Amino acid sequence: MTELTFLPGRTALEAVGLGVRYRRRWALRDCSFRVPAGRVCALVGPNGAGKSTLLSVAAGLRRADAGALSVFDGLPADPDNRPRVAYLAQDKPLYPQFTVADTLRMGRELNPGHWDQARAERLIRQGNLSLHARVGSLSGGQRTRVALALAFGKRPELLLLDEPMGDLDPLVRHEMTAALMTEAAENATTIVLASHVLAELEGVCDYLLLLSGGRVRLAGEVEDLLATHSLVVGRHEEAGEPREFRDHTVVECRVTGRQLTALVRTEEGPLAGRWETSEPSLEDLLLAYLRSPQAPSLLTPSAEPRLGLRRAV
Ligand SMILES: Nc1ncnc2c1ncn2[C@@H]1O[C@H](COP(=O)(O)OP(=O)(O)OP(=O)(O)O)[C@@H](O)[C@H]1O
Repeated sequence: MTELTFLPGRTALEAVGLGVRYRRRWALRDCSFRVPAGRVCALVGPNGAGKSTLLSVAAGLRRADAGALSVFDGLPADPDNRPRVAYLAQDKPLYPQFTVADTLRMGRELNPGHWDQARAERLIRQGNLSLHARVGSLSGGQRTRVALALAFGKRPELLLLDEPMGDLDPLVRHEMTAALMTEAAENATTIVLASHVLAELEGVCDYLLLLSGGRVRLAGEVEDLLATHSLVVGRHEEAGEPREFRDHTVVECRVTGRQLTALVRTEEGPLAGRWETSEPSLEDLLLAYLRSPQAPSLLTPSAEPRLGLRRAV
């Protein structure tokens, strides 16, 4: 645990007007948000939303074409930041001819002074993998375990994971999720976890970044984002949107027969009338925003970028 980890208000990632384009097409456009240090942040969004692009900029592998993204208040490619950040890309590049032990040795040599062999080996042992096995002979899920062991062994302050669990069986996924949670709790590591598996995120992530079409739609503490929305159910008895909804921001409103289901923001106070309301699940919240591209974006106060970033641009 580093001395700085629990300083209040420390920032792991901060974007101001971030834009990234491939040729003429913008993959990220005008993205502004902040992820405080020590959070486990879910990075979600449909295919092509810009999640991998954002992670590659944060890992210092791509440059911003507009605005900026800072990592611990510095530039992502800053040599000071390199040892603090571990990035696990979707394709998890590993050398197939290396054994698991060779791979960990490479991790140790690339990370002098801050490599935790015991931590990396523990993850390997938990999967009953032999240190002498060749990486090329392992299954996709086993290779994922080796890649995660490399990332954990680095003892990063920021762990960037691009859909790391896609090829793991449910038991191993559960175990890896627990390992991630332990990592975050014991070492106050900030984790940004891109995933399409919403069930994998609920109860694991305490922070959320929802992207769609290269823009930020939601950012902030999961708990606060859920608490500022209501799932509304009731009988639909009048044409058009119910009049009680007029003073609220309606993210989504769907009518099936006589049944109305809506997701409504509650900053303006409780909803009047005969409606049954409850707090949405994370899945309800995400799906409603994804189905409603016109719904305004929402950032909780802790996700608003601070002025400090402008110095790093
Ligand atoms: N190397 C590239 N060359 C050209 N366009 C690219 C490249 N990489 C990504 N893009 C485009 O940038 C946009 C964002 O892609 P990105 O891979 O960041 O999305 P994603 O949210 O990670 O998607 P997925 O969930 O499918 O992995 C997409 O429109 C994609 O086609």
